[in-house]
Amino acid sequence: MNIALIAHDKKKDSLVGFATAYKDILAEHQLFATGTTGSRIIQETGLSIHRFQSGPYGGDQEIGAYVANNKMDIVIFFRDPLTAQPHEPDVSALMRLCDVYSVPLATNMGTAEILLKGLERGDLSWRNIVYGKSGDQDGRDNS
Ligand SMILES: O=C(CO)COP(=O)(O)O
Repeated sequence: MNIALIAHDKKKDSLVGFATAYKDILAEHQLFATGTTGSRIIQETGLSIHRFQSGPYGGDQEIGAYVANNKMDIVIFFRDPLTAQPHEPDVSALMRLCDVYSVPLATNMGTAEILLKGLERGDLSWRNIVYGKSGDQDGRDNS
């Protein structure tokens, strides 16, 4: 599965903690992140992560493009609901696309834990059936 990890600045410590706690599960999948979030998680967990641009510089939109092409299976986005973001339209657009494409989106730790536990027990395998086994050559990993 392809998993995106994103956190606004005041939520980065939480996401690093989350990634540390669930490192064993995350390590079995292809991980993607916005720039600064990715750096923090790589630095503190050693996980291998493809980093996009930083969020305010287009990272949310890059992840949105993956969602729109059914190349992202889970989005874990610890948003900060108490701080205005200069790129709020990008944030909203990413969440909107998750709804358009029925991509599981966790915006806080509580939901993220449920998602990863579900992932571990195979609840999301349908995504491989629907999107991953068509034999297309887009580099998508089907694990
Ligand atoms: O702003 C973000 C998401 O909207 C996150 O971007 P960074 O991971 O680069 O801080």
